[in-house]
This record gives sequence, structure tokens and C-alpha cells, in this order.
Amino acid sequence: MRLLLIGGNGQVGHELRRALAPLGDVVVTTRDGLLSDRVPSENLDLAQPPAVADLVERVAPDVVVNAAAYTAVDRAEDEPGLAHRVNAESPGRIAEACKRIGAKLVHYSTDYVFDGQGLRPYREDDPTAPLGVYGASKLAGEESIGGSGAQHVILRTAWVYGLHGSNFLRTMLRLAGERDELRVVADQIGSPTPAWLIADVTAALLRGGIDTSGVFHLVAGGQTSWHGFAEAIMHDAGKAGLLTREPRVLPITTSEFPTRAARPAYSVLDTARLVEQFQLELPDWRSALAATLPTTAGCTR
Ligand SMILES: NC(=O)C1=CN([C@@H]2O[C@H](COP(=O)(O)OP(=O)(O)OC[C@H]3O[C@@H](n4cnc5c(N)ncnc54)[C@H](OP(=O)(O)O)[C@@H]3O)[C@@H](O)[C@H]2O)C=CC1
Ligand SMILES: Cc1cn([C@H]2C[C@H](O)[C@@H](COP(=O)(O)OP(=O)(O)O[C@H]3O[C@@H](C)C(=O)[C@@H](O)[C@H]3O)O2)c(=O)[nH]c1=O
Repeated sequence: MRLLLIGGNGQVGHELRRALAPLGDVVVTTRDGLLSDRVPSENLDLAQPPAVADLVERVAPDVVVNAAAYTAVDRAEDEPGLAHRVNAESPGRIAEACKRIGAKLVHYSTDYVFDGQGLRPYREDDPTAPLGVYGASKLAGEESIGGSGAQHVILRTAWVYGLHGSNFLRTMLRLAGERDELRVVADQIGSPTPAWLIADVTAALLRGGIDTSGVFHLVAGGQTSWHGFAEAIMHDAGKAGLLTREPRVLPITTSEFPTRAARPAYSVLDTARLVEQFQLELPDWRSALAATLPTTAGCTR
């Protein structure tokens, strides 16, 4: 199988390089033509939508996996045009190119397409109503892919973290080294999901063969708040010997932590469609976190 992985330096892209390698010949793109380990890659800037189709058609893959995105939730409020080009227009162009050459497309979207007013885990067909520019741009990306006619799987995931890249886990570990007390919102509920799980599920889907199109929710099981997640990070990181001291983690309300973009209060995703369609088992968020952190005996991931 010939694969084109767009965005090899992000947290999901980094894990996809590992997970997709056994599936065949993988061509990787980054924004500046260089992978994080300094290995050269193809160069692709999704802020320039016209360049996208040329690359897809030149590489002529069987499958395109698009892990690149504009993910700066607060900054997106001030850069809506750029967020839209990267998260909506370019994915639409990728999908159109896939349709032309008969390639399948795997793409990722977000829980931030919902407004967070739901009372039970969101299903794929529940009404969307993004609260901010990032969520709106990702929703527009889903729609342009959906309308392209390309065979596609869009995996909506949430609260992604890992040991690589920029994410909440790494922010908490950094702050733990700097402060005696962390203040973290306890009234936003979701499902922390490690990047390795997203990559492993993507590889499993491709290994089994994708003969469907649509949106599927992919998150680790269970739910917590950002505060609950931070407490679990401190607990597990402390046990793994990663902390020189364990700060107190104080629960606060969203109004006590003002941010440029509003976030959904509740964005747990129902994964039944994915699990049933592809016969998968997903770990709960707590054991997935424990499996992500290095152990004193060495790194588990
Ligand atoms: N992070 C999260 O919590 C969540 C993420 N998702 C979705 O999952 C997918 C993967 O996200 P994740 O790995 O966390 O994201 P990251 O922010 O870790 O990585 C995004 C990657 O996209 C690249 N990128 C950004 N702008 C451009 C551009 N103009 N042209 C080319 N590449 C660009 C970045 O490049 P560079 O390295 O050069 O900056 C980076 O490598 C995305 O679709 C995201 O929307 C969904 C839910 C939650
Ligand atoms: C750093 C920090 C954040 N927070 C709050 C702010 C926010 O409400 C929440 C999460 O913070 P972050 O800004 O790190 O996370 P955020 O960028 O909102 O994360 C989102 O990223 C995008 C890409 C997604 O698609 C989402 O699923 C989600 O993972 O925690 C605190 O309460 N205390 C803190 O010290």
C-alpha cells in the first residue's frame, strides 16, 4: 500500500509515522520539509490550498492520512482566514484530489464542533454548533470532505495528548516544575485521548480495509474534567518519578480561567459506531494515560 501522511510533525502525525510504517510505503509531508528528527520530508503548506492537489496527484497514494491542522484554539479567534484555509479549504482540495485518483482519505476532526450543552455522549449525527473559530473551521473541513465524493473516514477525537508536541499533559508537567499550585477548570467535561491510540486505530482501520465513508467518534472511554485529568497526570507522573515535587491541583470554574475562545462544557463522544463498524476495543482514559507515561522501568510508549 502507498500512503501519503500529511503533517508528520504533529502529535498524532508523529505517532502515525510509527503506526503506518508496517503498512507499506509512506510518503510524509511537513510544513517546512523537515521531520522533527531532521530527516527530510515532502514540503506542504496547507495555508496555500492550490499547492495541495498537485502534491497528492504527484505522490499518487492509495490512501491519504491528513494529520495536519491549525490547532491553536485561542489564536484562531484572531486568524479565522488562516484557520479556514488550513482546516477547511485545503482538506476539501485534498479530498477532491483523492476522488480524482481513487485514493481513500482519513482525516481527523474535533469534539469542539459541538456547543457542549448535551446531556449524554454526543453521537455522530447530533447537531453541531461550534463555539469558536477553530471548531467552525474543522466543521467546514468535515463538510467539504463529505461533499467531495471521495471515499473518506473522518475520525472525530478530543483532548489529545502525548509525550511529543504541544498538549495539556506536557503543559501540566511543565507547570508542575514551576509552581506549588495549579488551578484547573473542573466544569468542562471530556475524554482525554492519547495520540498513540488515534494512530493505532487508524492503522487497524487501514489494515482491515475501509469500505465505508463517514464520520466516526474516536476517544478513550469514560470521562473527566480538565481538573480530573490534571490530578491523574500528577498522580501517575509522581509514581513514574517524573516530578521533583507534586503541586496541589485546585479545581476552578471556567469563569475563573478566562480564555479568548469559549470551550464546550461537555463534549464526551459516543464511540459505538466506530467500535461496532470496525470491531474495536478502546481503553478507558485512565488506563490509556498510565500506558502513555514512561515507567521507572523505561518508556511504555
Ligand atoms: N490536539 C487536540 O487536542 C485535538 C486534535 N484534533 C485533531 O487531530 C488532528 C491532529 O492534531 P494534533 O496532532 O493534536 O495537532 P498538532 O497541533 O500537534 O499538530 C498539527 C500539525 O499540523 C501542522 N500544520 C499546522 N499548520 C500547517 C500548515 N499551514 N501547513 C501544513 N501543516 C500545518 C503543524 O505543523 P508544525 O509542526 O510545522 O507546526 C503540526 O505538525 C487535527 O486534525 C486536530 O484538529 C481533534 C481533537 C483534539
Ligand atoms: C494551562 C491551563 C489550562 N486550563 C484550562 C483552559 C481550557 O479550558 C482547558 C484546556 O486547555 P488547553 O488550552 O490546553 O486545551 P485546548 O487547546 O482547549 O484543547 C483542545 O485542543 C483542540 C485542538 C481540540 O480539538 C480539543 O479537543 C481540545 O483538546 O484547561 C486551566 O484551567 N488551567 C491551566 O493551567
